[in-house]
Amino acid sequence: MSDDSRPSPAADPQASPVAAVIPAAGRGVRLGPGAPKALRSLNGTPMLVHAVRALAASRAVSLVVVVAPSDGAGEVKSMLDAHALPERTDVLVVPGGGTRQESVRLGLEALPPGHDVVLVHDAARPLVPVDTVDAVIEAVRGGAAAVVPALPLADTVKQVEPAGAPGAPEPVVATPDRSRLRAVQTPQGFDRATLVRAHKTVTGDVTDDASMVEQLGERVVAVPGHEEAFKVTRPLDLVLAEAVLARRRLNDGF
Ligand SMILES: Nc1ccn([C@@H]2O[C@H](COP(=O)(O)OP(=O)(O)OP(=O)(O)O)[C@@H](O)[C@H]2O)c(=O)n1
Ligand SMILES: C[C@](O)(CO)[C@H](O)COP(=O)(O)O
Repeated sequence: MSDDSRPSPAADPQASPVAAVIPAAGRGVRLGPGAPKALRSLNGTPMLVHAVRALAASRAVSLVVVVAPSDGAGEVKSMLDAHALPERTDVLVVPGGGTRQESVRLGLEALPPGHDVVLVHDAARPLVPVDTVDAVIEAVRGGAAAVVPALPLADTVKQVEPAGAPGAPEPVVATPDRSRLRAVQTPQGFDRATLVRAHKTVTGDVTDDASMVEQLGERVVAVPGHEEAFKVTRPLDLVLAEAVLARRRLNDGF
């Protein structure tokens, strides 16, 4: 449960309430065999519950639309109903699509009127701190059409060309200036009309929603992300996520 006593800079009663779309319909192929990724347990609680709680911890977020696997929306709704969530946050569950992009579009289509700021947040990033969520919201409310949380890189990045044969070394063709690169996370925040327009007009494969807004020619800005907002993608990430939860329990004294 979030700490509702915590004042949230994003909880401006005069500002438009914020809705969040949480794409949670992926299968988690890179995670290996098992339940769909969003339903995998982190210290006994499904990853998706952690993600919903992380966004609902922001006092500005009044609605969360969870985009579930198309054959499991009922199971996801029952699972969420069985877990404590902040009472001030409404949660809807809708079936997702074959790609992340399609799932987000389906989540957007389920939004009722009245939320001018929309967050899109991966269920696979269950531990994002509320300060990061609020920073994204504040930047959208400050006038940005699209906002991404992002971190500087800790590794050198190389651009490669496809290898000559499977398993062969890949020729390195460039080393971009790392200081100008960022690892982009979620929640990404948007002016709702801009995001809806992007999903209505932009085609082609993209890996995040901000890329679609860029293709509209709109400005996207980056705010500081957080290392705990990492994406659970491979098996080791589950270990890291549970370690982060354990550290939080120690820091919170229980
Ligand atoms: N058809 C899809 C594919 C992905 N997602 C969601 O998009 C987020 C980021 O995607 P990713 O980490 O790639 O999740 P998966 O697609 O499940 O992972 P994989 O590619 O390993 O199968 C996840 O919360 C995932 O549930 C979704 O809602 N619908
Ligand atoms: C949206 C995202 O989390 C931003 O970094 C990322 O692009 C999702 O990638 P995935 O391959 O769909 O997990």
